[in-house]
Amino acid sequence: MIRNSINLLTKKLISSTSCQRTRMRCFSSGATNLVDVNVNDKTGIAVVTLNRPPVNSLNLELLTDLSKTLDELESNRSKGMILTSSSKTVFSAGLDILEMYNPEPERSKAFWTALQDVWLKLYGSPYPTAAAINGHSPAGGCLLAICCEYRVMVNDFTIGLNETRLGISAPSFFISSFRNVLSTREAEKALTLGTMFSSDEALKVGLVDEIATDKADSINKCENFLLEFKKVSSMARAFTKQSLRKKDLEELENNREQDLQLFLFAINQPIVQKGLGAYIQSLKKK
Ligand SMILES: CC/C=C\CC/C=C/CC(=O)SCCNC(=O)CCNC(=O)[C@H](O)C(C)(C)COP(=O)(O)OP(=O)(O)OC[C@H]1O[C@@H](n2cnc3c(N)ncnc32)[C@H](O)[C@@H]1OP(=O)(O)O
Repeated sequence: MIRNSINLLTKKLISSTSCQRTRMRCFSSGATNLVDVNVNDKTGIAVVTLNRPPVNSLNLELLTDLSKTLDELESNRSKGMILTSSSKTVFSAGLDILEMYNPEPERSKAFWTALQDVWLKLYGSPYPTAAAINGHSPAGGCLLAICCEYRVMVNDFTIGLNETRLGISAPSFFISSFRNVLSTREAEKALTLGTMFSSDEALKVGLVDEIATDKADSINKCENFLLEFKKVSSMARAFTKQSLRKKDLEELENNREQDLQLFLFAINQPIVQKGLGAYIQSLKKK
């Protein structure tokens, strides 16, 4: 992927007392400010925080902000990124179900295209990435985490690709990134059952790399992982990662339109709409 995004980072630098105290540069992602970014001056590592209360469900605006942030990190040759959430209990609730319920054609297209963009940029990023999973992480939330190269999960939450429980199949790029982390056997079992793993189960199966006691601990552990790359040529590192992920990336890059049409077709099926409607009601009744 060749991207020539302009360097917006420096334009967006804002100073704040807390940022100065901790030697951080802070900026937000764009017009809607649903993603906060703190770059540690000493290490160059950016902590990217999803900030769309209450559950960081991924709607068009949040995906667009995240996509812009990923462009900025790449054009600034970021030393590394830690993805986390501003919520105390949810990393991300996955795709915003309201984007798929009673869909409006143009918005649905823009929504899915933004999701594809985020996946391509995050899964294929040249800089190293880690997820500090400080809350529940179902479906699209899990997708963001598995795009990263390392996952540290706070205890007592759940993670997984639970799409089949919603009566839908996980899209092919969800499946390929899941298979990049789990064995084909484990991925098939979990995907078909729609398994949501507890933090301990996720560690056991290899879906996450470490368990943390709280958010700060998860960020520290992610940082330790990213700092290991100080000893490695960033070009050799990026090339190796992108070579390993090349087939998956090309699969989506070469079939974006087909993948979009499949999504539009699927969400416009009456049976899918009925299922999503029932699911929304079940969430509201909780
Ligand atoms: C060809 C392929 C076609 C289609 C592919 C589609 C792929 C889809 C992938 C996805 O990501 S689908 C989304 C799947 N997500 C979920 O199943 C998660 C659902 N949410 C939860 O399980 C829980 O909300 C939570 C564990 C994340 C958090 O629980 P809690 O802290 O108790 O919060 P509440 O459940 O009370 O939720 C607060 C508020 O937020 C609304 N909400 C929750 N999740 C979503 C969501 N994904 N999208 C939109 N809105 C969501 C929930 O309804 C509540 O709304 P109120 O109005 O009642 O406040």
